[in-house]
Amino acid sequence: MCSYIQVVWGRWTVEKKGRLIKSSFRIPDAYGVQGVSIKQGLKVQCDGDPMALLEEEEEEGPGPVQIVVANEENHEFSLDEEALDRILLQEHIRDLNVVVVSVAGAFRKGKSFLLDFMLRYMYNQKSDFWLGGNDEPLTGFSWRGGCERETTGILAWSEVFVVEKSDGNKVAVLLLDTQGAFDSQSTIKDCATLFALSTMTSSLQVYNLSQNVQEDDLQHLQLFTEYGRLAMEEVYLKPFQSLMFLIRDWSYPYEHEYGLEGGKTFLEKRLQVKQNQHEELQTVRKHIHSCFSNIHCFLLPHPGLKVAINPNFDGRLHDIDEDFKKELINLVPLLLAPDNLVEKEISGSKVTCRDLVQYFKAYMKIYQGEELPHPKSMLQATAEANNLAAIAGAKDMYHKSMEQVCGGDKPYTAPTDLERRHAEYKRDSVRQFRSVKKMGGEDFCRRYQEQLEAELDEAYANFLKHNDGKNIFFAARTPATLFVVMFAMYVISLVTGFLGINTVAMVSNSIMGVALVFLCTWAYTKYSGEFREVGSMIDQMAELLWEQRTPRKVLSKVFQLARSRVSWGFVLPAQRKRLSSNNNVKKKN
Ligand SMILES: Nc1nc2c(ncn2[C@@H]2O[C@H](COP(=O)(O)OP(=O)(O)OP(=O)(O)O)[C@@H](O)[C@H]2O)c(=O)[nH]1
Ligand SMILES: [Mg+2]
Repeated sequence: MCSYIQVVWGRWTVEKKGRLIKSSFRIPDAYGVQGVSIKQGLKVQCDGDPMALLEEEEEEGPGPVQIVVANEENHEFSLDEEALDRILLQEHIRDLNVVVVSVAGAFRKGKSFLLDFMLRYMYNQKSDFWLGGNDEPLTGFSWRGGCERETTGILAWSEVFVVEKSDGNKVAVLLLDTQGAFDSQSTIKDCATLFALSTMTSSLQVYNLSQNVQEDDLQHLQLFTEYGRLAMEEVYLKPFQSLMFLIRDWSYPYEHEYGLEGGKTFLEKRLQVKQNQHEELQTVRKHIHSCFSNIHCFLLPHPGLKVAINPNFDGRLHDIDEDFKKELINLVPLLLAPDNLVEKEISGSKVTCRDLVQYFKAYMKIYQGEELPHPKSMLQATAEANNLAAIAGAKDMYHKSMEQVCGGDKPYTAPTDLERRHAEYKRDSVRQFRSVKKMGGEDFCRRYQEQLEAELDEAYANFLKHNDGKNIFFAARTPATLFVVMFAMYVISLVTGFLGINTVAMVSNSIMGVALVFLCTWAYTKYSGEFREVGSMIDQMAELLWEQRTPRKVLSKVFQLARSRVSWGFVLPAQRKRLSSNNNVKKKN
């Protein structure tokens, strides 16, 4: 069998019977050709099946590693901590300051494709021909044609590159590929979470856009970065570092030339805050400026039709337009040349690979928790806002009407009357809610109507309590109960004392004493407004007794007694005399 491994542009390729079957960045140990310097065109013949040998060594070679895993069913993300540790805690890099370059944006716009050129640069930085050979397929982060999404979650390149800057400092460079936003399977929250996570952890975020910067691109950037800012505990000045707007398929070089310069003039115009601009447009722009320390823009030409529509295109340079390649040669070093690398900083201090692991874990925990609000689609957020505003208006109307009936300065109202008014005003309030024009449709509206009805019932319960408080008999419930208890205990202690059951008499006396203390304490709390908890505790106890009906029964008996002339006379003999003399007068008459 005639098999070869060959070095092409710094990468080993495996050919079998003249056909390329595998391309890898590191020569597998199994070939036993370690130590051979990577030299263009070097070809080593090997015996046996090279594919089998490669598979044996597959684990060893660098490649994309899923660090944030997306769960499609429940729309949750999890961090593969083991994978992250394996990448960032390698001995030779873990204490180096880290540079994190991430590419994010809408799905199917060539993000992974671009990252693969970045990988070529990182592996062949010293060569002027880092872009690669004309016939070499593009490998690295998985990319492909077609309309369905490819990348999910967040992937990191397993090899962290050590780069020495011109001042002699060494930094570790990590490349991140992110799931494209706005695919048909992700919610806005999913997109916001991934974008925010990659922006928070990267020192350079490449915002990959197609053809132009539209207002909705800016609005989404605002939403996603705000979601990121929310999750960061302390934010000093600007929460994020560098942002590069990368406009793919730029078609207006006659207005703004390709590259960084054209991008600068274009972006200045797009992000300009003008006096006469609508507040909404100003807010978006101000927000973006306030989030990033550096903002740049690069205009990249279209790579040609073969790249865009040929299903067999595998990334070979000879299929890509010259203009695109020319600008790519300018773009990638701009992002990754040693002296252009921006070290990751959080809260003003530089972050090492080891620190980054901790930040990743902490941020992920926040997004997995429930404390952050859920970002919504524009329609959903607007519909919610509409409905909530309508609820607020309707509730306000209800409150004002009820205040007229039983507000703070109004006297006690009969509960039946209050209930009737509540029903009437609730009906009016719901009618008003329904009459306001709202987005979201009938089902959405009904949910909010139910919420309104529940809130009105709750408000009614409060009005009712407030109204009850104005009833002096209601207010006198606690002292009345305590009086009854004291009275009952007094009688029991008298009777049992008389009968010689001294223990019971003593217990009754003690209870009477406690009731008296409670009564005095209650009176003090009501008068002074201090120790309100103690006062309400006594109220609750009295309420409990009252609910047992014993004091009520005793009180009603006392009132009955008071009303009955015979009993009244029996209790107060002096009066009986007067009453009987009156009777005598009547009889005489
Ligand atoms: N029009 C155009 N197509 C490009 C460009 N760069 C790459 N492509 C093509 O876009 C398609 C998608 O490329 P990917 O790199 O997989 O895109 P992606 O943004 O990573 O896609 P997801 O992972 O699904 O989010 C491929 O067919 C590429 O050939 C570009 O600058 N312009
Ligand atoms: Mg991709």
